[in-house]
Amino acid sequence: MTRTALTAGIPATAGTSVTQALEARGLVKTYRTRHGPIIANDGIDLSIRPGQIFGLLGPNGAGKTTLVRQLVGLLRPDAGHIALLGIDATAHPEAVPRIVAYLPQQDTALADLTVAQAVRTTAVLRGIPRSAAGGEAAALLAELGLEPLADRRIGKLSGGQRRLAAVAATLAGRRPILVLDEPTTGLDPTARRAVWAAVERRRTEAGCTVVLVTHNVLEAETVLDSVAILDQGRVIANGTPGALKATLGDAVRLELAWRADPPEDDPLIRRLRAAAAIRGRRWTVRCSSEEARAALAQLTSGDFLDVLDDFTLATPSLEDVYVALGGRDRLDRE
Ligand SMILES: Nc1ncnc2c1ncn2[C@@H]1O[C@H](COP(=O)(O)OP(=O)(O)OP(=O)(O)O)[C@@H](O)[C@H]1O
Repeated sequence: MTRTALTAGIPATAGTSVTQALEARGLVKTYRTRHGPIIANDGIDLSIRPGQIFGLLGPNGAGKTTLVRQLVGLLRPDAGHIALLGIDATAHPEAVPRIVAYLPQQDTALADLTVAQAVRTTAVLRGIPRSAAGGEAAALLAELGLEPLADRRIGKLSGGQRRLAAVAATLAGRRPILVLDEPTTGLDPTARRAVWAAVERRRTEAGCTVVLVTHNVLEAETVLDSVAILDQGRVIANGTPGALKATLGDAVRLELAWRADPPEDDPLIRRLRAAAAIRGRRWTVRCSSEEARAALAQLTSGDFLDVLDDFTLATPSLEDVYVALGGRDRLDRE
């Protein structure tokens, strides 16, 4: 990726190659609170290549938003360095808005504008000539299925509609790096698909790099080239979804749904219960494929059919990687 005219005049970091769209080294961020310090980021290193869709995955409070707020220049790291397209963003925070478009988790800034005005105004603020901004806004609204809402005030829209309008505004003005904090939360399936298609198009047609914060592991697996899993302020795994899942060998996930309580004194049930993550009548057991097959053979042989409602056997997901690494079983699989 080449540096654009947007960043001309700002010195690149010494020795930092523009082969990375984004590099973070040793990022530390601590919040001082009345109850003591909270180390939200505890020495984070990341390298994201141009054109990658890179995911940050982790449970509530893992430090994802703190990290991205530093990456987009809204929060100053206590220690560490960030380079965006080879530019030292820690030393030159003023350059960041010209490189990055950021979709925060909550965005109320545009509430008084109509959807079309918000997208058009953002495009103009990002340097698109007024004569072209209307056309760009119209194209974005069409791309995201927002045309019927073009003249509605954002503050009066439903949560999902507002989120989609905020995505449209983020995409206006064509920044080379997009940082999206849970872009599809609250969106219906059609809108979700439109967002992912738009993100993918920015990558393939404009070479954009995308940093995506998400809780949704299923969605993440389908769109991400690479992922970092955060837990308690640290990166506990980093790689392609396939490579991370391959570290689990022949592990599988067995999901059992019980219609009624299974017999407690049965040795198989005792073993499964000890290994399971239990949510009401749903048990999730992570084990070898051989153990899962043996358990299923017994469970479906007759004795348990009165109490077993349903089962699924699945190959590992990113959530399984996360759990295997010691993370809590709290990611979203909806
Ligand atoms: N302004 C703040 N003041 C004090 N503590 C904060 C502040 N913002 C975040 N924290 C704390 O820092 C930690 C990391 O929070 P952060 O919002 O970065 O996590 P997250 O991974 O984005 O979580 P979520 O998935 O819930 O959005 C948490 O323990 C949180 O309570």
